[in-house]
Amino acid sequence: MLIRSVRPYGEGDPVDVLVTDGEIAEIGTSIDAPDDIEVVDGAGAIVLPGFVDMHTHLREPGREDTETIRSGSAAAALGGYTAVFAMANTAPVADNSTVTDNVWRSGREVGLVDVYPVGAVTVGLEGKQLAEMGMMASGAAGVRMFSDDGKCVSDPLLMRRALEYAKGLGVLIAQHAEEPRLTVGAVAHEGPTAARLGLAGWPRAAEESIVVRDALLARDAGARVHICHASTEGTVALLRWAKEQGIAVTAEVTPHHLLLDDSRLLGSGSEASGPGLGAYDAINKVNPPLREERDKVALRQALADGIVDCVATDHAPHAAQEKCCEFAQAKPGMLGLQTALPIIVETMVAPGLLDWRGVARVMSERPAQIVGLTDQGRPIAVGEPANLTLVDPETSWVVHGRELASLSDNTPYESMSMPATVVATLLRGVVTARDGEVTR
Ligand SMILES: NC(=O)N[C@@H](CC(=O)O)C(=O)O
Ligand SMILES: [Zn+2]
Ligand SMILES: [Zn+2]
Repeated sequence: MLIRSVRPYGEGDPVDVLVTDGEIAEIGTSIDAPDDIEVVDGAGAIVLPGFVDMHTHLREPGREDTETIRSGSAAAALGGYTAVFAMANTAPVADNSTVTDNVWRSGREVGLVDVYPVGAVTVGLEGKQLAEMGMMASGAAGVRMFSDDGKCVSDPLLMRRALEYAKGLGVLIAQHAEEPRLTVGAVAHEGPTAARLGLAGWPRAAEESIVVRDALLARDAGARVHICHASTEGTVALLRWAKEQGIAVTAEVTPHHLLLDDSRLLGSGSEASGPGLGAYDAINKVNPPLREERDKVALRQALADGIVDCVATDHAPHAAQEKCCEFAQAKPGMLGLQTALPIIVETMVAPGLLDWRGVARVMSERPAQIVGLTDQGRPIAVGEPANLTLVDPETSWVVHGRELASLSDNTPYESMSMPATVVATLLRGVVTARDGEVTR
């Protein structure tokens, strides 16, 4: 394939990029198109390394009514992703190599994105006994990241052991930081909004106490730890402190925690709410909860500064009946794969907090480094694997849940206009998505 007049990282004059045998073969001006090669007009477009999502829920096995490896892979390719990490909170739980190897194989068969299964840290996500991490790491999937996401590994001794084992195996532990004793019955961020609505509050300290605890455990074990979906100003301060101490802690932030806050729970009366939203709409329910303005501001700055390393979607599909019900009963989570890039453009690029090179860093390079993928997040240069995303920064589009590739519709951005469009995604030189359609 020959991509004409595209700007790598949105920098400099447009160039042609020739892709052959899965690699970038040539970058230059007016490259002669070899016979029979597909030519894509990239005029006005930016080319970035394909995005890597460290945090996706694909719901297969167990809840194929809400998402499958196929439908989730399609959403990923359309969102510009070339690799996703599928969380372990499936049914059965991905706590053994039979499940993780099956997820990996299914992902390969679909072939739209590299699907890397995340293994559970504890058997059945029960937080009682360590799972066979070594077995999963040495299986066909070569599991490199472990998490009980959805639940916190709250027992400090068990977490310490997990970090020690992970260090020996050379794998990463990702923590859903939520001290469960502080979130009993909690459904919304603890603050004025939850108080006004009479919703049980999820305090910032529930997250922050685990972040600092795990940083200290990682320090003592000489291990790495990754913090999932960082959501508070205090977490940012603790991450900064831990990094200053030389502790090997990394963190991700979700697009929804950068864009939304708990004023959404008040419904259409509030400025931040989308059109037609009522109060107590569980479309806004997520773990950790949408916080406050000052948390959003701190998270954006932290992502710009590198204190928060990367963006991860926490794409969490749920069936309509699990979201369209009483707030307290509804499942937490929202779709994210197809709206991630536009939200980063809106919250980070538009205000000048990140340039396109920075977008490549937080959506591709850093996540690939953190999980140790050697073929993703690579420079756009001759000889590199052609895992690429073509972005049109000028065209906007309107989100409609029913038009997204996910089998579920639970997007909080219904009817919102999004800046920037993914024009095409290439996985090892093969086009996986183009002009809003997947190719296989
Ligand atoms: N984020 C969520 O609100 N939900 C996730 C679990 C999780 O990421 O903690 C899910 O699996 O639905
Ligand atoms: Zn989580
Ligand atoms: Zn999650």
